Amino acid sequence: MLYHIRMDVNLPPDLDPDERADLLAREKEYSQKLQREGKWPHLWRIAGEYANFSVLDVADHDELHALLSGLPLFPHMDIEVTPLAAHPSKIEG
Ligand SMILES: O=C(O)C[C@H]1C=CC(=O)O1
Repeated sequence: MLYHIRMDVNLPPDLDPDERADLLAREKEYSQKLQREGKWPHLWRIAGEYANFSVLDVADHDELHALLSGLPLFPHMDIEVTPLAAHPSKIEG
């Protein structure tokens, strides 16, 4: 199943710089592993914002929830999920 996700990142301004660097490194590693596994086929920065649009490809709502709640940045994000269904006018390819 495909899901369109918007993630807005809100890191505390007073976060310790070493903790921030560690958090971002772990987030990058986590997201790149999921990209390599084909579960995160699209990851786009929203221009001008600390936010992204993503498409995730997972089995069901439960896998989606597990994947999102495992994000190292999860406690610092607002996440909006839109489930995607097939469009009848879409051509093949
Ligand atoms: O920077 C972000 O948009 C948040 C997050 C999503 C993937 C990743 O590596 O960081």
